Amino acid sequence: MGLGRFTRETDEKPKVTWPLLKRVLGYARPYSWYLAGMLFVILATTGIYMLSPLILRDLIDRTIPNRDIQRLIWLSLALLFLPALQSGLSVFQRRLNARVGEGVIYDLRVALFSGLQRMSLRFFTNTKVGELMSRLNNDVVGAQNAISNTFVGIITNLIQAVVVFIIMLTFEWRLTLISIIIMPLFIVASNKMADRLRNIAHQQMEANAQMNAMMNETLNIGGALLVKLFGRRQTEIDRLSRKAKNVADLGVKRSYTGSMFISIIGLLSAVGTALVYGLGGYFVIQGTFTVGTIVAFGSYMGILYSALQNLSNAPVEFATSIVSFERVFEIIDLPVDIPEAKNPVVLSRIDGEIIFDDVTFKYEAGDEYVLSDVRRYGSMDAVTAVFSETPPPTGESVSEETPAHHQARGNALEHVSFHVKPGQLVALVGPSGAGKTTLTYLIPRLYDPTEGRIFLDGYNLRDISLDSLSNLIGMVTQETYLFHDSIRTNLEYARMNASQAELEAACRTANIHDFITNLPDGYNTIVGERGYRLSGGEKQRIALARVLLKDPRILVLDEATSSLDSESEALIQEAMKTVMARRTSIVIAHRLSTILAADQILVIDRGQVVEKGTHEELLTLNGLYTHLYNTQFKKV
Ligand SMILES: Nc1ncnc2c1ncn2[C@@H]1O[C@H](COP(=O)(O)OP(=O)(O)OP(=O)(O)O)[C@@H](O)[C@H]1O
Repeated sequence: MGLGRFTRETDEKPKVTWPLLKRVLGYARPYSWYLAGMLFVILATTGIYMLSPLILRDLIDRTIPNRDIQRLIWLSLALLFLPALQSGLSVFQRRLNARVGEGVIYDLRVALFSGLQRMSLRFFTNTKVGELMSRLNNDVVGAQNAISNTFVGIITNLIQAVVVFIIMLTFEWRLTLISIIIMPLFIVASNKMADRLRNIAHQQMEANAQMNAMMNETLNIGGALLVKLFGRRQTEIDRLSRKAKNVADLGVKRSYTGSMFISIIGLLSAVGTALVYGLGGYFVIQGTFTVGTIVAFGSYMGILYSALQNLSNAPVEFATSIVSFERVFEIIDLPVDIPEAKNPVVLSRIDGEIIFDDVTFKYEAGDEYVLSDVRRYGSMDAVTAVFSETPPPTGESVSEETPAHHQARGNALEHVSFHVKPGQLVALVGPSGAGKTTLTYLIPRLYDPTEGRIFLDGYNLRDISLDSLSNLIGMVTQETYLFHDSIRTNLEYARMNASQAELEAACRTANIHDFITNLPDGYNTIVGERGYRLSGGEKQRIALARVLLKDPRILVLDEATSSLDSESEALIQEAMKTVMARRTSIVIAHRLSTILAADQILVIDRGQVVEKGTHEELLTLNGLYTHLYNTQFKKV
């Protein structure tokens, strides 16, 4: 993607508004005692800082001309002692600072992660993990910088500038006025640079996030496998090189712009210094004031300029850090598209009756749920729809509409109505892309219907508390996801306090216990990311054991399509039968045995329930079901 488009979008000035600032400061509030401690140390160090030039003046104007040895010893000791004290205090200040900084990182990270936990599946399918990682890592650190460095820096320098300015005025007001003649130039220069640096910083963050996202995509096990299978090593290296080059170029641009800024400020300071020493020297020659005064004045001026320099840089740094805060807030503020009801119904026991009442659903939702960056990059990573490869059957009940029409219409489900009695087994069949998975996703509220309602035991799903809903419904998806951890931990994910006996019982029922006990570490065997060290059939059985431990009243199951050897197949069939017993089960069926056992078969085509009934009833219709049965199920 060209940088041009990117720059245009970030050209608008990020506004450091008062509400935003208040919100940022809110994150500093829990650390106000630490900040107060820091303020105290800053005042103390500033005081000490101001003493040294006075000692210099005394040495030059009084002690040395008067040959006062005793005073000389005392003043020299003071010149040693004061910086030592100052160093001690600054170590203390750093410690306080680190506490605040790390504390803010912690708070932001937890807030961000908690915010992400509330997000729906829609959000995660639309977002790149790398993007989120970047916000959890880089932006969080960038944001704390605003508080623990920039904010503290501004206060330190402000105090120093004010104190030193007052001292200088009391010393010699004319010279003081000359020394601040360059102030307006300082302000103009820093304003100009602030804008530039802020834009570069924003671009840098985006570029980093893009690079992270890309790395994440190709380095996770699925991506790595794809790269290897398609021999795309070089393509990926080139892709990364381009992104890394962008990051590097922006880094150079930032440091170049930053140093240019420092040089300009340095030059302006030199103008001030030259003026003050020139005029000050003249006054000394005229006998208006002493050499000691001008030396001390020079030191104070050094302090003033460095404080002003830091202050002029501070808005740049602050605005840069604010960008990080904004990126963090952007996620924290995302609206939740699967909201909890105001007074949610908590259900602990249910019969398991499910009613779909004229449900229509489409995946695309309002833009606000998707990160702005996702929208920005969306075009290049748009979801590619997968459509049925099954030739359209010639049955009456099948519409003439092509998959392309279906896509254009955008509804993944249309006017779906059905009724599942408690304990029934419902089989969903239909061509690929018909909407079976989508339908099952609506039951545990991974998505909400766009129109129509779904009832569980007479309660609208939207009124049931999300926690109780997830306790009542167990879902086994086609692809079993296992954490990179032991089998035990993966199983316990379903029930944290499960005893060994319970784990074993579930695994026995799922026909996987014997296999696990034969592993080198038994239940403590670590499974790789996504459980790659286990075979497909083994993973499925572990997934079944996991759902058994959860013991949900309603089971949603996507039968694996991958063909397994007959022994493995038999083991899974048996396990599934036990898992489904005494529960309401909705199964995306790929096996004849399942559809034969079903109390009700729903035939889905292009988002609609086109046929409904038992196997025998449907066969008499001679429609899509008959076609599917003849072409797919009969053979299995
Ligand atoms: N996250 C998504 N965003 C947009 N469209 C989607 C999304 N997921 C699925 N779709 C589309 O919705 C339609 C239904 O998909 P679904 O996965 O429900 O089909 P399916 O019947 O389960 O297919 P299969 O048997 O191949 O798994 C398809 O056209 C698909 O491309």
